[in-house]
Amino acid sequence: MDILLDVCHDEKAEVKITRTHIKAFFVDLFIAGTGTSAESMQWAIAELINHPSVFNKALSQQENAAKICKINGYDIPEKIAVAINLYAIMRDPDSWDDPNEFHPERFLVLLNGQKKLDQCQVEGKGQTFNFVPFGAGRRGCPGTTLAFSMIQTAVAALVQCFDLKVSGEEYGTKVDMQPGPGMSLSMARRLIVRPIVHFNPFTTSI
Ligand code: HEM
Repeated sequence: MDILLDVCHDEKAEVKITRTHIKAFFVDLFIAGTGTSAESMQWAIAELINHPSVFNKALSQQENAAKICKINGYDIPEKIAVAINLYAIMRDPDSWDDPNEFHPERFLVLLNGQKKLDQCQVEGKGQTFNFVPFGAGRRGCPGTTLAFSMIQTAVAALVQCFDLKVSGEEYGTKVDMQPGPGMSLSMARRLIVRPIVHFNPFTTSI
């Protein structure tokens, strides 16, 4: 937020991001995210009240899901948390060519779930379960779409605006790619970069 406001104070800036823009953005989020969900829930509950057999079916499905089950030959007891090794799935050479190499083309999928290039190794509709960074199913990550929009926009903006060099002699010229401990795959060493501006959208008229 400070960065955005600082930009506004720069006399050279031609694109002004004001408090009104920021307030409008948050109002958008609240209106888009709250009224819509509340109204959808009201309609769904109204239909369930009017259709008791559907209500009871939904209830019995929830109760069945909380019982002992068998997955892939393994008995899963009631109330047991099951953790899937997503890292191993997404580095499995049976699913991926050169799983440890950086080939971003392998993720190019069109919005309709079609592969974009021959090199693409993701099926797109999430049915083959070889690409599962957000988990899957009922308890899959609800932030998937937001995360994709946020991360793709931020990374694209960084590439558009900066040459990024590794800072600090101890790293040499390559970034140390060792993963650190923990559930969410942090980097073992903090990423410290020296950004060199090659495009400043705030000095360009749009
Ligand atoms: C790169 C970004 C992200 C990754 C890789 C990620 C990954 C995951 C994974 C693997 C799970 C467990 C899914 C499962 O058990 O099958 C999860 C759950 C969850 N994530 Fe994310 N996530 C990301 C971003 C977000 C964001 C932006 C939000 C919210 C705005 C979010 C909210 C949640 C919540 C609430 C759960 C728990 C869902 C449940 O237990 O029912 N995540 N996430």
